Amino acid sequence: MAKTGLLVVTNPSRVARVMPDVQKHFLNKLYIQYLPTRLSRLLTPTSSSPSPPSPAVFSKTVIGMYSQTLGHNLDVAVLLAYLKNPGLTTIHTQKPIDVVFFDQVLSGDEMNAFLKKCLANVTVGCTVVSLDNADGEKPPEADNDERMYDNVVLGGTFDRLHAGHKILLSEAVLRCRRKLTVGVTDESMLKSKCLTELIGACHQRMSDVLEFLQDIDPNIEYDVVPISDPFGPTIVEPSFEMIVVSDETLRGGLKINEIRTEKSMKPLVVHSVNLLESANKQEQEEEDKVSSGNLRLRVLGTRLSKPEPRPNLPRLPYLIGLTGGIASGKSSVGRRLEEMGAGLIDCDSLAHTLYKQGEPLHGKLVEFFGSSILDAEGEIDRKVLGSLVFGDKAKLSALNNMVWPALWERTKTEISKLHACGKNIIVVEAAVLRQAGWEKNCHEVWVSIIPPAEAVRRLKDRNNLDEDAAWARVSAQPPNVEQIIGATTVLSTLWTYDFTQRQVSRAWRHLHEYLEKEGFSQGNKL
Ligand SMILES: CC(=O)SCCNC(=O)CCNC(=O)[C@H](O)C(C)(C)COP(=O)(O)OP(=O)(O)OC[C@H]1O[C@@H](n2cnc3c(N)ncnc32)[C@H](O)[C@@H]1OP(=O)(O)O
Repeated sequence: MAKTGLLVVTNPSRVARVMPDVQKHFLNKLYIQYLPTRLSRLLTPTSSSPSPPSPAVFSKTVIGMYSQTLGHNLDVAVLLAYLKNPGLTTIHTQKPIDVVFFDQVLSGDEMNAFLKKCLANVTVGCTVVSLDNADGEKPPEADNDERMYDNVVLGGTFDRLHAGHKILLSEAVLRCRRKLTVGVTDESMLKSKCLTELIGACHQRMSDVLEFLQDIDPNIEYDVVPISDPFGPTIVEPSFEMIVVSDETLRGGLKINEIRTEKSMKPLVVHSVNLLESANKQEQEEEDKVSSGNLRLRVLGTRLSKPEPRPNLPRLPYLIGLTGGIASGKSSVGRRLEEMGAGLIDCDSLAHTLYKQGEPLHGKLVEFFGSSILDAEGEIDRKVLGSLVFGDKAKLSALNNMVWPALWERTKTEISKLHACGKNIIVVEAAVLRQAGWEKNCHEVWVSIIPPAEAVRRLKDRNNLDEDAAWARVSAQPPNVEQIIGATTVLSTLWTYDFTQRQVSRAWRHLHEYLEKEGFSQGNKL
């Protein structure tokens, strides 16, 4: 069951030290509340509080705490409301807290008093844990820039909200007094991003951003809006005062100011935040910084969703429909799966056998397309047939209607043969599996994707097509975003051969775990 924890920290440099103990509690969300020596004050609030420092001084502390949680696979939110309003006596969280950790040795009475008096949202039976604080290290230096602004703005894609995003958003919240506007890039701005098809829907990313902001400080006004150009509302809204950018988007911030100046609007104060370095690169293909691109890479070869039940199919052989756009590398994925023990049916090659002289389809195709599709030996010349159908929807559809039913019958025969030879997992590799409606004939679908520009490059090399012809072939196919709908596993052959092999091995391992868990093997070797 999902569990939420709260770590109450008095020395922010010790977060990394206590994380292994926190991890033992199998949390999936961790709030962190930094209390600069004020635990006793929260318990016995006094009317006079010393004049609080500007929240901006906590900037480095907050960044430091996020970096210390990297690599722990936890959804972390460092709470800022109390740092911004030291007069508050209660800590509010959106999710109820199941376990509270203190980075100091406290008595049971002290911890329970804190739980009762200071936390607004705890579960029944919430536990308290006092962690050994060992010796303290020096807290990070305070930030010099203490200014705050009524209206702050920032923008980004915010896919799979990670520590880098959270730092950027926290930096904005720490400096914002009244209203924070966040522009979230809509689908039209994502085309050039790595594995763009795996980026979450804009409305989902907007809601994740808002949920995080309301978690860390529910006391300011948030306006989270979709943007379809790099500037969003920054070049039209006069009330904005500060923009928060990362090292990478600094140039964009400066460009915004150029435009504002041209329009006689007050330029924004540009606050730039350093990118966070990745603490645990899992693949050499990953970037050195913490990035959502890295997180998307890690998704390749994992199980994205549970397959839909297929009561129409016997449990074994377990059929995987392997599909993907033209030149997306399905065949190399299929071959690797075969090496690892799967049965493999290459439907494209199987289709070609149905075109041979003597097969019923041979005559049907000649009757429909004419004898110009025949070569000197009377065999169907696929290149000629391809040139007739690709680019002519009606003809392609006629070909498909003639080929697919016969091809599925032949595929079923091949499935039976492979099963009889002991293959309990069989991969049905078919370029247009979905268009043929064959996903219903398979227990699950895996998709291989590459960016369209890479498909064009490969087609020019592999099929000797010119640029226009290659684009025509690629554009005629459904886009990757459509291909991956409902797929349990997505793979990409965009990188090295080795990386593809690692993805396929991972997918094969996860598939076996799933099949064992769901009882598919029933004593049979998978
Ligand atoms: C349901 C299935 O997916 S079965 C497998 C796909 N085959 C079919 O649908 C049968 C109809 N197609 C054919 O017979 C052949 O593609 C022909 C005769 C039109 C052309 O033959 P060839 O020039 O040898 O091309 P080839 O078969 O290698 O196909 C080239 C690309 O066209 C695409 N393609 C193949 N069939 C189709 C189709 N019916 N509709 C749209 N695109 C198709 C594939 O993406 C393939 O690229 P890939 O191998 O990288 O995936």
